[in-house]
Amino acid sequence: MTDTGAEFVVVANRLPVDKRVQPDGTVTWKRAPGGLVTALTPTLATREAAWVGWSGAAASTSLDEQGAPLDEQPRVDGIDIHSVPLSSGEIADYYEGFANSTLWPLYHDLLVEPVFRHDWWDTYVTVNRRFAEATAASAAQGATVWVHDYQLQLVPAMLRELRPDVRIGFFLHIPFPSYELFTRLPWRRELLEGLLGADLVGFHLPGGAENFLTLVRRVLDLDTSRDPVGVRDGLGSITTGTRTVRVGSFPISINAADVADQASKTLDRAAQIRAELGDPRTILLGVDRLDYTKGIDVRLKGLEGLFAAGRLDPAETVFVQLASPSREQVDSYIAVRNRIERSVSHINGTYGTTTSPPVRYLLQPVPRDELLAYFMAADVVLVTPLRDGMNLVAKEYAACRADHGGALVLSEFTGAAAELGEAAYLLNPYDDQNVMDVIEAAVTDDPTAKRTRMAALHQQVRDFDVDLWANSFLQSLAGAGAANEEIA
Ligand SMILES: Nc1ncnc2c1ncn2[C@@H]1O[C@H](COP(=O)(O)OP(=O)(O)O)[C@@H](O)[C@H]1O
Ligand SMILES: O=P(O)(O)OC[C@H]1O[C@H](O[C@H]2O[C@H](CO)[C@@H](O)[C@H](O)[C@H]2O)[C@H](O)[C@@H](O)[C@@H]1O
Repeated sequence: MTDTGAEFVVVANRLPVDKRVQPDGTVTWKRAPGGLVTALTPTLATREAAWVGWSGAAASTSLDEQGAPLDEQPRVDGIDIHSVPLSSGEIADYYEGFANSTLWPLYHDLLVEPVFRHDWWDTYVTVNRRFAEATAASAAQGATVWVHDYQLQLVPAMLRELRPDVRIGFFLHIPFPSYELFTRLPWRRELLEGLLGADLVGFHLPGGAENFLTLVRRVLDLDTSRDPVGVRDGLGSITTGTRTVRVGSFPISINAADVADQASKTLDRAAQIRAELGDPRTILLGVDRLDYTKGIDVRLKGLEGLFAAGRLDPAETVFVQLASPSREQVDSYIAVRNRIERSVSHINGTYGTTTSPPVRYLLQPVPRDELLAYFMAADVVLVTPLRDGMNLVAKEYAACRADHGGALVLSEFTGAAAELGEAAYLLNPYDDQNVMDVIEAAVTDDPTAKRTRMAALHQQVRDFDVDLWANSFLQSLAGAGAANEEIA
């Protein structure tokens, strides 16, 4: 780290690097490929940058040969990494507990019952303070700090208290709920006040921004703008003391040109995948973290209905579900995994043969090149969440298909539907008839109509890529920060 600190600091629950501890205690850090780090790479490359986050593992008590704690502040690819240590108890109460058993289900429309526990909240406060302190220590005078997501909603106010000189942006990657849902939280005031420490609070969609403005007005009794919030434009505002907090919509995206380029190099592997799957007439594909929000069971039920009704032939159809394990200690995740695995087994037992099961299910993260080859092999990709902040899988598939092949089935309840809804095969995951009709249409529609749709999807993700997301947020933050500094 530099003596003076970094000019640009990203604060996120996850670090963009993987820590490996060898049997002899040696520690190595390697860049982890992830959406956020890819999104921010150009910005990180142009400034003295730091990233504050958690390694994903319980804090190590390992010591080096001199008995000192192992280095948790490496510099990786030009970024100063500040690893915030969490004990196993904190992981249980802050990450699995408050973040993923309270906030996650509440913000995703109560798909499972949120659990409200005061001891989890206390740990959430403690961990947010630790992140804020690590950030305060790593930022240069007047730095720009970008805090990410629901795990860290208290950090903006805590950081402003410690470092009034820095510009603070906050971006929420998941949906932001309505007044009726949010106000169930016993800590609703504290969470809103935490976010108001930022100069700019960003959401994927205008609806999330407008929910936030309504909540601040009604719960905290502050003055807010009332005009509709636009996309990357037409910010809302909140007056709090002497500062104005700006509120906006910034739909995240991907590096579409890069994805298209990488995908174009996987065509041989895509053909091989098709052959390995028995050269079926139709390959359907799902790619998700194994999460109950993603509607994996919705698409399995739709597929089973189509087989049962004779509308799709299981002998000519293969559905590949690539699932990546997630939050495996949390009960609702254990339950959805069991439901999905029962359903896969039921469909294969009923509609398959010993040599050609219609569903192929993998519960492992797949290497990037392999994933892109699957996208190139797929005739239809099924993105059927019951609720999703954005869904980058939909955008990755559209970016891959520069050849305008394939078709995207997309749930109305994803953030991505706001941009891709016109050209995708849009469905309501709560309507089982509609799920079957839309999957069938995506399989059987006229090829020319499908190509027209995919051409529009591909162009959309090329035109609105991740640089636009990062640049538009950071420009709005610079404006919001400068306006507040003038008043101060
Ligand atoms: N089984 C898998 N193997 C490898 N990568 C995966 C797998 N499942 C999902 N991913 C990747 O993880 C990311 C998921 O992002 P997104 O769809 O926005 O949902 P979320 O962030 O909620 O998991 C995408 O980049 C996707 O390609
Ligand atoms: O860190 P994990 O608990 O393993 O979870 C992975 C990430 O999941 C969530 O992703 C969200 O962000 C995506 C990009 O903006 C968006 O497309 C998707 O709809 C969201 O679900 C979570 O918000 C991240 O904090 C997690 O790291």
